[in-house]
Amino acid sequence: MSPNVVVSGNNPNRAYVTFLAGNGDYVKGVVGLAKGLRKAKSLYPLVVAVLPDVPCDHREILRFQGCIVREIESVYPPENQTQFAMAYYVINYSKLRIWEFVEYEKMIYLDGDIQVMDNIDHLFELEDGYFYAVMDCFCEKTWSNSPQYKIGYCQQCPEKTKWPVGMGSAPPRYFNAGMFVYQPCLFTYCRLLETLKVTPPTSFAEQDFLNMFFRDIYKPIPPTYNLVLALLWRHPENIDLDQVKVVHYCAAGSKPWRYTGKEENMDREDIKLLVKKWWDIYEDESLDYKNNNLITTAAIDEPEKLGSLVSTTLSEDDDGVVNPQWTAPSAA
Ligand SMILES: O=c1ccn([C@@H]2O[C@H](COP(=O)(O)OP(=O)(O)O)[C@@H](O)[C@H]2O)c(=O)[nH]1
Ligand SMILES: OC[C@H]1O[C@H](O[C@@H]2[C@@H](O)[C@H](O)[C@@H](O)[C@H](O)[C@@H]2O)[C@H](O)[C@@H](O)[C@H]1O
Ligand SMILES: [Mn+2]
Repeated sequence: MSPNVVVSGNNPNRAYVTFLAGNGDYVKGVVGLAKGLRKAKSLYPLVVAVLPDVPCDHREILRFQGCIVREIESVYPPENQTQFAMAYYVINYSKLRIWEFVEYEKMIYLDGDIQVMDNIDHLFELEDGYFYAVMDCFCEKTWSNSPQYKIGYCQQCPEKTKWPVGMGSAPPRYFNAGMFVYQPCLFTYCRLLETLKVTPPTSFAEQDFLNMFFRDIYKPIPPTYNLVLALLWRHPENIDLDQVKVVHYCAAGSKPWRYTGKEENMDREDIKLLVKKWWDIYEDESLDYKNNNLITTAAIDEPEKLGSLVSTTLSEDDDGVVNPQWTAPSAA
């Protein structure tokens, strides 16, 4: 390999993946995500799993932004039981198809309403055999039907309102399914679909299902990697906005491409800042695929060194939260 040839990733079997359904405006979210990953100088491509109802022009827009577009079939929960899941979420069961993408040995799933503000490629180095994701928050009204909400218990502050002794053990750690590090696998994929057939839907649809399915191998990672916006007003003590690498625009009214600032908490200065950051990336033409080298600009003299571009060590704190510590490439 001549010294001035570079490669676009240090492992072709890794990729980011997101999910797109419908002919609406979520395609803007995915374009923003593709440009954000480019701005963060990620080494890996973005695969977009699209349902059949995603129109051709939207698929072309995504290909034009360098995305790998993969059509998937919808996944539905058991017949006639969808009324138990919030209707809005039922389409999210189709996310399960990404376990079939076995041409990749490891993938990072990101919702289309997520923006990557800093490089997170080092998460691909996390130990195999586990499911990594950020713990969710139970304090928003969307949780009002849950026992946690009724008690006022949240895993983000388990000491504030303790789980009542008379109600057995506290619920297991529960992750937000808008971002996770996982390994595609046909055996797991088949088990997921088989298990779904006998699992009645619940409020948070595939998020509840994935939490149940991966409960034994789930390892929490810090909210730096998936800032569920409600944490800003529910648990500000847990957040250092300057350290946040991934922002998840999941709070009601926070989708940047639909933002009006009228909903509750949407007039906060930090929300306005994060929405502006999303738009700055979305509107930055220098981040369009056509304006970027198809390959990274780092000259790699010794390709065998690619694997050591990023070395990640893991420290697990007393609460079992995995804190990826990574070192930037040493000067060659
Ligand atoms: O009309 C829709 C609704 C959802 N999604 C996809 O499904 C994900 C999960 O939905 P959403 O992020 O709205 O849920 P939230 O995280 O806000 O609960 C989105 O990020 C998109 O990737 C989509 O493509 N079209
Ligand atoms: O289908 C269930 C969805 O559940 C999750 O969203 C929820 C969750 O974060 C709650 O904690 C919030 O209160 C709520 O606003 C938000 O919609 C995932 O982000 C999404 O990808 C998807 O799995
Ligand atoms: Mn989301």
